[in-house]
Amino acid sequence: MTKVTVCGAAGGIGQPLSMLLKLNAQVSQLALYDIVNAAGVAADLSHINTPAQVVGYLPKSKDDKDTIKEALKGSDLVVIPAGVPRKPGMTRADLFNINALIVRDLVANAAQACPQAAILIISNPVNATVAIAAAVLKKLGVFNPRKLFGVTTLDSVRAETFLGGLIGEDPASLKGKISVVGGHSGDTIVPLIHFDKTIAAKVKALPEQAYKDFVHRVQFGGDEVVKAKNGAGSATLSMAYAGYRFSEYVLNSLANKEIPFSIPESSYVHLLGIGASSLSQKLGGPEFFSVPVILRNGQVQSSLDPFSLVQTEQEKQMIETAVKGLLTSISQGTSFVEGLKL
Ligand SMILES: NC(=O)c1ccc[n+]([C@@H]2O[C@H](COP(=O)([O-])OP(=O)(O)OC[C@H]3O[C@@H](n4cnc5c(N)ncnc54)[C@H](O)[C@@H]3O)[C@@H](O)[C@H]2O)c1
Ligand SMILES: O=C(O)C[C@H](O)C(=O)O
Repeated sequence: MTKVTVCGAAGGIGQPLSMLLKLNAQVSQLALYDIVNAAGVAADLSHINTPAQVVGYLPKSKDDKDTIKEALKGSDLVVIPAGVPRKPGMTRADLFNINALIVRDLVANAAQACPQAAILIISNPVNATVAIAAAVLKKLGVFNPRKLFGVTTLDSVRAETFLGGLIGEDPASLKGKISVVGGHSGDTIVPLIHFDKTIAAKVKALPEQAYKDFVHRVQFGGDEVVKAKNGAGSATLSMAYAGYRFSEYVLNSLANKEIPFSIPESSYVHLLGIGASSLSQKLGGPEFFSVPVILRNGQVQSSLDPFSLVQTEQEKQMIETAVKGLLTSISQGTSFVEGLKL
């Protein structure tokens, strides 16, 4: 019996992500929470002929705190794509003021209703909202760092797609062969691809500019979608796929399924709390960093040191640059919660 709750389930990401979760036969209860249209999405998905019982949860008033708790009660996995997306001209950091409060409230409710759940944060700016979630859970005395994940999978999905196109490989075959570490915004996103000898040889054969353009495209792929949607939001369908891919990884680990890849999925996690404090020190102190994580029973069992995947001076320098940006976002997230009454 596995219960999954999606917070923000009626949104651009929430709807297709909820559908993918409904298709997973391991899910027995799917709770869909949103401040709009949750009942409609739930009724629609409930007609799909898979085992999950789907229930929609819509707050009865602005101050209703019971409905969200009901949606979260007993959940094993909570996925949070609630919040506002970017419009052209905005950075992810510009979303902080609105999304910080949304994430704070949802995570505070999860802390009370399902303190044992794995929590996946999709809402941007991920580099800061995960720090908010951690600070809230700490304040409420239920922080298990091994169960808090910033979802950075879309960066891996993009890296696989863009590199596959460039070197003439099926992008799906690159899953687990390249890694994206750091954070989820511009130059905090660091694709590491040279550790696989076959890929490294193919990349070496490309003009240098092609590799530079690839890195830039992975780091700023989100902007491409924001621009193309022209005011109608940011990536939703590719994000739903990516969010599901990471959710499935957590669900598989809950069912003790083997990881079929040599390099597992990366996630933005609390380094000190997952037993990687020496990595944090080596990086120059960031509390959070996206690294490949090995999951067991819905939580981080261990992680890979990204330096073990670094093969070029350029990749090393990208990591250093990422750390600078992350330190600022992490402290913004943490100080937002300090002094707040929860
Ligand atoms: N991590 C990533 O890689 C990644 C990728 C794409 C988008 N995002 C982020 O995901 C978020 C959602 O994007 P979207 O395109 O789905 O936006 P959207 O506006 O289409 O959907 C957001 C949904 O959240 C709901 N919501 C707002 N406040 C809520 C609350 N307090 N409780 C529950 N639900 C609430 C809204 O009603 C809406 O249905 C944005 O912050 C976006 O930047 C992250
Ligand atoms: O770009 C955005 O704002 C959404 C998301 O973070 C993305 O990478 O597509």
